[in-house]
Amino acid sequence: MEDFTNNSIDLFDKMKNHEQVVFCNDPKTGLKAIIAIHDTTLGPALGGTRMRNYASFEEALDDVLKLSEGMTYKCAAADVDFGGGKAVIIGDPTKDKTPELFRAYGQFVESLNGRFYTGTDMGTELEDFVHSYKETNCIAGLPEEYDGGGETSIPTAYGVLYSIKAVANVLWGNEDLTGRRFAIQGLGKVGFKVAEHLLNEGADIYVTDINEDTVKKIIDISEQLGRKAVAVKNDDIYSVEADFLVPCAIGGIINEQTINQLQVKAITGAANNQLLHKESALTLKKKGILYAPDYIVSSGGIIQVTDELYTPNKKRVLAKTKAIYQLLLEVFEEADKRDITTIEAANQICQNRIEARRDRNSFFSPKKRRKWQIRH
Ligand SMILES: NC(=O)C1=CN([C@@H]2O[C@H](COP(=O)(O)OP(=O)(O)OC[C@H]3O[C@@H](n4cnc5c(N)ncnc54)[C@H](O)[C@@H]3O)[C@@H](O)[C@H]2O)C=CC1
Ligand SMILES: O=C(O)CCC(=O)C(=O)O
Repeated sequence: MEDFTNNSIDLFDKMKNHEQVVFCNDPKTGLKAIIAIHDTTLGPALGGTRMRNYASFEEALDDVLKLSEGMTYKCAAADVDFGGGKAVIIGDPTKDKTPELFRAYGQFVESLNGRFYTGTDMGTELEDFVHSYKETNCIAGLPEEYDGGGETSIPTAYGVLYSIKAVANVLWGNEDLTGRRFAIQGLGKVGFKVAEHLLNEGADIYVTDINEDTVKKIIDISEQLGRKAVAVKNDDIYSVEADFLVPCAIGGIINEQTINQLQVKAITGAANNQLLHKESALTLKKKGILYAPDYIVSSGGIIQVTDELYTPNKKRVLAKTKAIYQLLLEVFEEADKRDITTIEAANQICQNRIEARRDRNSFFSPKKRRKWQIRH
């Protein structure tokens, strides 16, 4: 594993918008993790833990800072009483995972004493957190056999589908996806399910993933369904002529370079932090590409993991996830009315929600009822 100790960066400057950043080091298990807590106005910080073979310590830090900030907005958008947090484990998810590593990680999460709840993200699976759960109750997103809500990618993928329908409604005045064309980047836990939903809706899909097996699997499914699925080479996905680009892999993929290649009407996908720079939102607007803010589109997962802390209920999760549709329509309307980007409109709506709660948080009551359901 790379030596991450020779970096000289101004940590306090980097984390100037964050409440807390925790560096976790356990040489015995090889755990190197960073937990970032962005804002706890709405409640304890919550966000998945990503495991990735980062090229440098700074890349990992930048990722966790940006992702945790996004979670503050995602929680506000989903109207859940949690704040923004996220964590990254530096390592190769295909080689470096051990039960001990996830137990050690659980001990660090526990040391935050309820300020941070976590679960899966890219590179981690529900089962990894079963090990962490032995050390901390602050796990949101356990398998069903542990009384958790189960796979989060299921509601996340539904959220993406509802979002696509909201965008379709704006573009064409109806939600019919028959014959519409979708370029999907990433066929992992979320992307694969989105691809299946779209095939079932009668859409044509163009797909790419660095893992060729998963591409082959969706092509096989499309053949069984008698639908069209075309495999595309990795970076060619940006120039596919389609109605939608559906990013379901990594962040930062929407930038000045890729925007030039895009031949789609809308971008609607689950990947966190799709825009490399916020200015890209304006470039998209000028190009007439409707961007559905990623943190709203992908909020089905947190809707489920936060709901699970109140005892899991799949019907309730689905009902809450459907609300994504209406929120997106509100965002698009606001952006249109004020001639601003959709991300500016979404941020404003979320910021208003956070400020409203900050006001209510100061209300004093001697026997305050617990606001957050904590597993005991
Ligand atoms: N799992 C969930 O419930 C949620 C996931 N997200 C976000 O959605 C995205 C996908 O998440 P998951 O499906 O859970 O992750 P995953 O790790 O299961 O899948 C990611 C897929 O993307 C592929 N991939 C990676 N780099 C790629 C590239 N450059 N080009 C093409 N494919 C590439 C991987 O091979 C993998 O199949 C991530 O950005 C994640 O943060 C957001 C909210 C909830
Ligand atoms: O799985 C979780 O704990 C929360 C989901 C999450 O991190 C996300 O929505 O990006």
